[in-house]
Amino acid sequence: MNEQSILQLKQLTVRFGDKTVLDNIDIEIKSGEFVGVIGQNGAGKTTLLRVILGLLKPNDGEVLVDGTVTRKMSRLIGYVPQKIHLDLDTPLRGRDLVGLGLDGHRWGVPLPSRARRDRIDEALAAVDAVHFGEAPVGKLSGGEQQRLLIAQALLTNPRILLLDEPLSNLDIRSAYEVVRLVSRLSREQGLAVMFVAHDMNPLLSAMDKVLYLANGRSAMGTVEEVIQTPVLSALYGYHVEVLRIQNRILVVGGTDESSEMMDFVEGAHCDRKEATHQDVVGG
Ligand SMILES: Nc1ncnc2c1ncn2[C@@H]1O[C@H](COP(=O)(O)OP(=O)(O)OP(=O)(O)O)[C@@H](O)[C@H]1O
Repeated sequence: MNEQSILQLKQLTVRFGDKTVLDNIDIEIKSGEFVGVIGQNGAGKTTLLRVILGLLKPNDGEVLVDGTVTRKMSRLIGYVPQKIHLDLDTPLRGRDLVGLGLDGHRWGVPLPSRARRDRIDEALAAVDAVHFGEAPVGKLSGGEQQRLLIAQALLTNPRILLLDEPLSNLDIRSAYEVVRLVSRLSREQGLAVMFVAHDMNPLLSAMDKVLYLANGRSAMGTVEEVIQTPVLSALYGYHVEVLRIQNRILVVGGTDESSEMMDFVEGAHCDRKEATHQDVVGG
């Protein structure tokens, strides 16, 4: 795996009014690294992606992509949204949806039609979608549509892929397939990946690192390093208990009076070294 640094966030701070959503975040992601981004509603996951995409200017700090300060809609960054709404009778074929990645504002000069067709074919093949490239998009399953959106994001040959909850609305099997696909692309193309998900379970076997956001702060490390009682308690600012039962992790948080299930992590390996929160808490 190429160990080149693709994304660097340096002392990144974002405030909305008097609310600090991201507080002095420092993160580095390397080529071929798959990072799962988790955190409760409102933790700042989408805000983080918007800053990286150049759609939101941080109050402090900077974002470097491939060593240079990021600019809006950079070709180095591929973006996959949660989902798009497609009516059954949407007059687009699969390959037309993919092609929108070339027709937008990203490419100033249109590609010649042959080169354009080849590029779309290549992207369809990369996500195993050649066989439904001619099908009407509205009639494809959620998982198939998601694969087309990933192909669309690949058209500019990005160095990093940002995915904002692409598993929402997918059944569990399709969710695992999308994760496997992204993991393969990451390995084969040396793509850095930031994958936002509410449910960590489908990501567990694919993630090199997990980035946990809470209260404006972040922790990044392996699942075994980050999903730990001291780390999450430090992030949340109150006691959070991480329970390891057989091959599963249960994160329980709350006050003395109440306790609330926050996350349920299946299949994590619990036998690696435990890190203290000093090892991984950043920001
Ligand atoms: N443009 C904005 N103006 C004011 N507040 C904003 C703006 N965008 C986001 N926020 C606030 O910043 C916080 C983080 O929002 P963000 O959408 O990044 O969270 P999230 O982790 O993606 O949440 P979810 O899991 O619900 O999608 C929230 O409190 C939100 O209300």
